[in-house]
Amino acid sequence: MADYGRAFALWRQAAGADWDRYVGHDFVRQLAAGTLPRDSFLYYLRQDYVFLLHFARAWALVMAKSNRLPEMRAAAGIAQALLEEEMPLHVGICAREGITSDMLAQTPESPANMAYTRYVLATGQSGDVLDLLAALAPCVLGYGEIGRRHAGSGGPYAKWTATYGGEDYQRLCQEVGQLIDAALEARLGPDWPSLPRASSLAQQFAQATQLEVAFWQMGLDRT
Ligand SMILES: Cc1ncc(C[n+]2csc(CCO)c2C)c(N)n1
Repeated sequence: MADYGRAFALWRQAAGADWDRYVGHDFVRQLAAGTLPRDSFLYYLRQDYVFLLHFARAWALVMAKSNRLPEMRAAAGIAQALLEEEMPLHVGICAREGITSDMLAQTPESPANMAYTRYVLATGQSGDVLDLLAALAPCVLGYGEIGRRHAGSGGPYAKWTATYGGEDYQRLCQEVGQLIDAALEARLGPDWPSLPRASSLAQQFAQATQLEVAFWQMGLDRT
């Protein structure tokens, strides 16, 4: 298991079978094996472009809600990287398949996509920075775990697994894990796992994990 910190280890365990359904989803297995239909991958990528737009907003909301400079810097950096690096990566792959950036921008949002992004944004609006980080963690760290598991896979999607299994992304996951642990300790103290609040945070992590499962299924079914 990937070591992305204490909160992740606790939340991941609490999410139980849902976590395994997320990181071991058929979409991921077929992606790693190279057998995923190209249309499913492209459907996923088009939805993911819209997804990333909302996730950049969510990280900007982390920055807006935070009163700690290291968190503000990290959140602003992730929002910036999403807009300037990850989204253009999707644009590049889609362009080679004849999907223009105009077409990408006009992608009608699927229900699973909408449910996930609005869940995270609403959790962030009504809650505090810890609620928001708990809802954001499965996205960042789940892809880290998937990347590590499948790094070195060949086939048409080798670049995808290499990106998330690669050193840079793994370092980001370590940093985000440390950021979450420090955020929790600064606000709730080192014994935070024994507080009543711990269960609602684990619940938010588990909810976002279920929405990741639905997102993979959307890609597979192209719905
Ligand atoms: C459905 C879905 N879930 C997770 C990711 C991965 N991801 C989303 S934002 C980000 C950077 C840091 O937040 C990463 C790695 C994705 N692309 N699509």
